[in-house]
Amino acid sequence: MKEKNQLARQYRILLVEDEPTNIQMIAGYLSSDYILTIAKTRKKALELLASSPFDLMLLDIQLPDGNGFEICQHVVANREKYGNISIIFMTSLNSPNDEARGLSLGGNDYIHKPVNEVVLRARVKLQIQLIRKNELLEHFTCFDGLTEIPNRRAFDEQLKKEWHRARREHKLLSLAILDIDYFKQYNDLYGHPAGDQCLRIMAANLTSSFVRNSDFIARYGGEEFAVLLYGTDLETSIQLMEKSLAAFIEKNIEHQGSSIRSCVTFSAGICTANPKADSSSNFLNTADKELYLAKDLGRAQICGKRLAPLPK
Ligand SMILES: Nc1nc2c(ncn2[C@@H]2O[C@H](COP(=O)(O)OP(=O)(O)OP(=O)(O)O)[C@@H](O)[C@H]2O)c(=O)[nH]1
Repeated sequence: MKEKNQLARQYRILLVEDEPTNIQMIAGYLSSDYILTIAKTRKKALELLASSPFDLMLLDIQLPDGNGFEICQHVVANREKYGNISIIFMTSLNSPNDEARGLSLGGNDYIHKPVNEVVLRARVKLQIQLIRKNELLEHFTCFDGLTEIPNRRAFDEQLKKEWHRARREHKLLSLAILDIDYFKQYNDLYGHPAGDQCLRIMAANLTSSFVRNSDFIARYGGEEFAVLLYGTDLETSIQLMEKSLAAFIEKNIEHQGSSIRSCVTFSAGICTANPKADSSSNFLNTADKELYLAKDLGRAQICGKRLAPLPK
């Protein structure tokens, strides 16, 4: 899933070409618009592809140590290693059969040499536009439009991923489910736009409270949020959430409809599990139950429960 600030980014092209004059010419056509990296051999191309992310590969077919068709086939068969890179063949093998072969192996396009600047720029631009549209689509399906944090769908995916990762790596996983207190009254009293603004502040507060790369914050439902904390025990999770609640209360968002304070607060339920010894549905249900307990105990507080511990 892409972060918001990755939506406006520079695109990276790997040029696989051994002929110096072609390299110079193509670099002249493309390097002002894209980040261009050059590989003169099959070996170098595969090394670069495995070690850094590229969006597009411009692939010559006749290379000193290999063949572009075979590189394309290998990359397409090993997407988990090489990523979802687009491939444009760029070759002097100009027969329809060669072109058909390149496209049927998974190439996205096929450009004939000698390369024409206008044709090359247009074909590259088309592939990059497709990549960009896919990124935007992914962004809009995974991010909540109001708060600009990941949505429920993204959370479900992340939970699945982190649950399996924690099983593999023998780590704890903590989940907090949060709910704004008396939010119906807040909407009724201050209006829906003010309610929306309150949700945005809540999301921003969580984003500044949980700053580790592995921390994952999502809008879980209407006025509910979820935080996944990888490799974090219950005590630490509760401490972090208490700090986050204190920071939120400090924002002092007036709430005359709250029976417990004159500002907006939230309640949270936390569950910590050892995914090797538990089920993710029990994990979710327990966090939910803890949230209801926090509500029952008076709101503006955090309750938590540990499921199976890590083995000693
Ligand atoms: N402004 C706004 N309100 C929302 C949104 N999504 C859900 N809500 C409101 O959130 C409120 C949730 O109300 P309840 O589930 O009764 O919970 P509550 O009033 O917070 O009560 P407690 O959780 O028991 O403290 C409802 O009034 C929903 O309309 C949203 O996107 N924007």
